[in-house]
Amino acid sequence: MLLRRGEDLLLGEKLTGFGAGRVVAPGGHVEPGESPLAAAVRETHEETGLAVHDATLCARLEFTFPARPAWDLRLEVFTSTTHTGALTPSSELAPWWCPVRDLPLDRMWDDDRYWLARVLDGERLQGRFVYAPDNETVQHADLQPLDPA
Ligand SMILES: Nc1[nH]c(=O)nc2c1ncn2[C@H]1C[C@H](O)[C@@H](COP(=O)(O)OP(=O)(O)OP(=O)(O)O)O1
Repeated sequence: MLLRRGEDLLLGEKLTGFGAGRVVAPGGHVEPGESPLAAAVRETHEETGLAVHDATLCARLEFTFPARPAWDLRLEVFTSTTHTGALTPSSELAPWWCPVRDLPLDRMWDDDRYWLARVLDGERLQGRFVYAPDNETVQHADLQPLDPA
């Protein structure tokens, strides 16, 4: 979930699980029977205490890790400028409002260098990223406008 507040974006240091230590936007797995949007709203609330309103789809991304296929992941990314509640750290995420002009890309997934600024500028994108054998660096990126479907 890319939650905006003026010139800031809600980010957090992931404290547990997949990608622990990296800076990410709040999010997580879709539960059985749940929509990706409902999952993004639920995970944001669980991880940050904030209730997000009026979120819309802004990207559909696929990540593959040929050297570590168990990490392969599909991500639906939503964005919103509206929330209620108070920012509250959780055991999963240490969140803060980060100025969009100062994103900590060195601490984020490498694919974020390709798509995040463009989506924050209002583009809607779909993309595939193949990670190198180090599982840290994007080896191949393919980004296109999001299909209307
Ligand atoms: N390549 C990537 N680029 C990116 O920008 N965010 C990514 C990413 N891979 C994962 N994330 C984000 C999505 C989500 O907000 C967070 C955690 O993803 P996961 O659902 O895989 O983590 P967890 O296994 O901890 O999930 P839950 O157990 O469901 O909370 O990291």
